[in-house]
Amino acid sequence: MGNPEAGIASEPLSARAARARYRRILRFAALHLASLWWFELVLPRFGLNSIANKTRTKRLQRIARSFQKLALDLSGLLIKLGQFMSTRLDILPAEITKELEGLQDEVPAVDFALIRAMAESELGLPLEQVFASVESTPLAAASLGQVHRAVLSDGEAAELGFANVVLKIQRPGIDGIVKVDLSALRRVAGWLSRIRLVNRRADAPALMDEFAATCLEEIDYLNEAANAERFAENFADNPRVRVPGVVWEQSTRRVLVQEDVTNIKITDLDALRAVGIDPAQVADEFAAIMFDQVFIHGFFHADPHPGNIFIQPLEKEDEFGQTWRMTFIDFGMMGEVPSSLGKALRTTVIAAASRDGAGMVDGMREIGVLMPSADTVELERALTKVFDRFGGISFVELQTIDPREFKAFVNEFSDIVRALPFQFPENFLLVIRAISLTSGVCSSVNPQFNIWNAIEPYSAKLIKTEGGNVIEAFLRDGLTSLSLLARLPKRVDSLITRAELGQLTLRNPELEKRTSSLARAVRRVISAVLFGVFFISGLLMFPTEQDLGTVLLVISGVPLLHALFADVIARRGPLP
Ligand SMILES: Nc1ncnc2c1ncn2[C@@H]1O[C@H](COP(=O)(O)OP(=O)(O)OP(=O)(O)O)[C@@H](O)[C@H]1O
Repeated sequence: MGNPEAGIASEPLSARAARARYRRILRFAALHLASLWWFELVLPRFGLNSIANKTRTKRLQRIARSFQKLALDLSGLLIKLGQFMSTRLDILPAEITKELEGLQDEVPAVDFALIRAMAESELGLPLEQVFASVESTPLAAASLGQVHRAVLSDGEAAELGFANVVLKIQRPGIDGIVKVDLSALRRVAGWLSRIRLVNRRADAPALMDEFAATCLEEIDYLNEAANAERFAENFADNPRVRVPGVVWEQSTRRVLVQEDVTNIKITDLDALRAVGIDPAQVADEFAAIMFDQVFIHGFFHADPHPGNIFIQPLEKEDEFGQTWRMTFIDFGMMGEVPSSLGKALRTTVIAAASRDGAGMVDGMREIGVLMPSADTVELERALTKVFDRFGGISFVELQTIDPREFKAFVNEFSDIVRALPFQFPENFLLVIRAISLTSGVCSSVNPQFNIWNAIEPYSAKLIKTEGGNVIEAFLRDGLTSLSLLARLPKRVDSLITRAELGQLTLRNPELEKRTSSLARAVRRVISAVLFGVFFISGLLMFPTEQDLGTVLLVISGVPLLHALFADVIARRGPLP
């Protein structure tokens, strides 16, 4: 075992290694949050926004790169977190997602001897007695487990109807690692929840709880096997969708044996075209299948990244006239849409379809995205304006509108949306993730794809389900206003992403004006004491821990001066 903190340990983490790992995560978070706070809050206060703006891309890249290094070093849940963020394809700047993308394929493999030992202790038999053969070279080394190809014994293969399987075996010691990572990440979420700019927008501990619940479910492979079967049942009537069969007999909490369904990756356009499959059709079908899960089944694949979807060409047309199937794998992260949320989502889609601004606001309230206190008059007015101006035209026509008019409108609309108090209700994070990933994958498969066109048939389906007087409006006007709906999840998703990055810099000047001078004085005294302590700690630390000492001196210096001399600064005006 090399690095005692590393996540590829062959045995449970020692208490010392667990502590070191925990501290390393916290140290990383503290340093980068401090730097974000410095650049995004302190410098703008001194009128130095230009420094923050000029350096933003480079800084975020640097954070992403050092996060990637830490995640690869420690493995475990940090990889999951990185993957979680890297898949915000259409939200985060490309520089950052690119940095984090490496996490999809760079996870170091565990020696097969250790993997074999884990599998044999779970199965209670030598691998040779269970399988006809097992490949020692991994097919994939994922964050929590490692995948090896194997062949079933003849008897089992005959019974199940397939012989080639993949074994997903958990990395040794992963339980302990997940525990430590979760407690460190919970602590970081606790810090975030104390930052007003973040907690006004997102409940970081609740988001963390959701992430934790998902991760804990993911390390129980029996849960994943059950998810695969439930997913398959939901699509029993849809011959387009295929799910790998589970070999229950050989599966345990830590070993999952599934049919090997390796095929063309959904984003491998050359391979698709080579076998005569039209990528545009694949994108449309994929979106439709994902919407079915979210809006109709209420049970959806929450990690539909390109590595988890294969396209299987059929040798000849099947009885339904199809020439290919879509196979999903990796059912570890699934989302559930409780019936109340499902109804609210449908209401919103239908309201958008019938160009009903007030209905749309109601739907958003029902979803819980808008806090009950939100003053939505402006939003309602803006939505009505959107529907009036852009509602009756197709997406193609929309693109012919004068870009200046469109831009002005989008800006105005963004300001209204930004001023509203949003929150992220339970279960909603995964819905946003799934929709955002779906739109990202579809755009990679077909650059002309727009989620609006794909969602149209859904509104029709949903209207049939929900009924009501919207049908008339729907028939009269056609479905042309859904681009707005398509944009809203992105907006919310971008807020989450920015909250995750500690990047939210929204300010409320009205609120600040109302702060009394007494409160300001108290705040300054507290700041002076706090930053004074940081500054002195930095001075004391400097001779031994130069890096940390410098960081402390730098981040506490200016706020300390500000706390002590704010009046002088105010009299002289902002710094140039
Ligand atoms: N049934 C299968 N058939 C073929 N290949 C598979 C199958 N299951 C898994 N794989 C391969 O193993 C890789 C990792 O498997 P999987 O995605 O289930 O693991 P994971 O730990 O949940 O990964 P991720 O970190 O991507 O969420 C897949 O990307 C795929 O290449």
